[in-house]
Amino acid sequence: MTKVAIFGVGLIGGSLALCLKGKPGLRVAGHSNNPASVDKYLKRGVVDEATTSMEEAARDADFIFLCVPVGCLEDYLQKLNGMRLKPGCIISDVGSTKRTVMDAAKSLHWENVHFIGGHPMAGKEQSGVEAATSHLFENAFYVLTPDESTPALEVERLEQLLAHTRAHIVKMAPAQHDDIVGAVSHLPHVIAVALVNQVADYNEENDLYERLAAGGFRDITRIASSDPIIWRDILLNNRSVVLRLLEDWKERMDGFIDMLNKEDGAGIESEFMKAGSFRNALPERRKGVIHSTFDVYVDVPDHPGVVGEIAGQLGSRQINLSNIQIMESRLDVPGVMRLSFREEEQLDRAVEVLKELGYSLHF
Ligand SMILES: NC(=O)c1ccc[n+]([C@@H]2O[C@H](COP(=O)([O-])OP(=O)(O)OC[C@H]3O[C@@H](n4cnc5c(N)ncnc54)[C@H](O)[C@@H]3O)[C@@H](O)[C@H]2O)c1
Ligand SMILES: O=C(O)C(=O)C[C@]1(C(=O)O)C=C[C@@H](O)C=C1
Repeated sequence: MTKVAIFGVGLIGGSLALCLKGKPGLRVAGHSNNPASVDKYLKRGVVDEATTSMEEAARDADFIFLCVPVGCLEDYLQKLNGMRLKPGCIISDVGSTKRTVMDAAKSLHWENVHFIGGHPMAGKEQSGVEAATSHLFENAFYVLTPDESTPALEVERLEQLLAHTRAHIVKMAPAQHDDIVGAVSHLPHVIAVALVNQVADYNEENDLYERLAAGGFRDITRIASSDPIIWRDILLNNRSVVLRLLEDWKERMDGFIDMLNKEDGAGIESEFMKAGSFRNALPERRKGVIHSTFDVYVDVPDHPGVVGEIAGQLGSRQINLSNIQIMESRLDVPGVMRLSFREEEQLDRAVEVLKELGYSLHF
């Protein structure tokens, strides 16, 4: 039996555990410092065994995944470094920044144990094991940042195990990871939080702000509800990159201020045109960029029966919907409904049916 130990069975650790548990030849052990969490992991059936003892979780493990906040990783590495681990053990992490953890791992001497940094580019704004799902990583990119000194065979062993997540593995240097993910994930979280707090402050004077906030506000701010501790650690660990990106952001905002002061309509148009053509051409757009579902947007007359009608039409043809979301729900205007499917083939069949029924679709 291959033993996989997961330290921190929250959203990401729990999702990883669900991908691996029950697979032939695999046994999954969970660790938490908190006895109540250990009980919860067992009660929810996310792991085969769970303990509050780091030694017990790590003992005989072939793979160890650190799924705790980024700020805890160095401490966990130091503790594991002081333990007798199984020869050949691979330690990995799922942290959203890679440079600091790779540096910490490199600064320690490991005896026949390999550290390979990892980061699945999938997640959500919810946290905790309650939010974990077995399909979170499906179709997402999963970054590995192996050190040059790590034998290729060990990286392959990790890749083979991660194949259970159905994610696409991509390898890169830690600094490159932090630069890119800083721009596509860390900066957007800062912007979302600043924007929500700006509106929250205005709303204290006049609650019409919250009442009028609609699709635009919701779409750009979902991630502002993300976990404060997780994000504190991410931003502090990618501080220099995020600072550089924020300086650039300030200049871009100054550009908008300038265009508005000069009433430069052509300049504004050209910013929207550039953004639209980049975003519309994103290759994975149909999968929601990094989401594990395959989505289609349907224009629907906004009447109560339409959800049932569409679900019924798809259900009668054995097309499995994984989620339905009404994007606009104002009276007297057409609404937009997002239908999500776990498999592309199901989406393709749904598209065919909905087109036949005369619905207008967008991807
Ligand atoms: N949330 C995302 O979308 C996302 C996506 C990819 C990677 N990550 C990374 O995954 C890791 C886990 O994030 P998550 O979203 O699963 O968070 P989470 O809050 O759902 O889970 C964190 C886990 O770590 C434990 N934990 C929290 N603080 C701890 C501490 N001080 N000491 C020991 N254990 C502690 C919690 O009990 C929990 O089991 C983070 O490093 C994060 O950067 C998050
Ligand atoms: O979808 C979300 O809610 C996420 O925040 C996921 C997201 C991202 O920014 O894309 C967040 C942090 C990760 O490290 C990877 C993915």
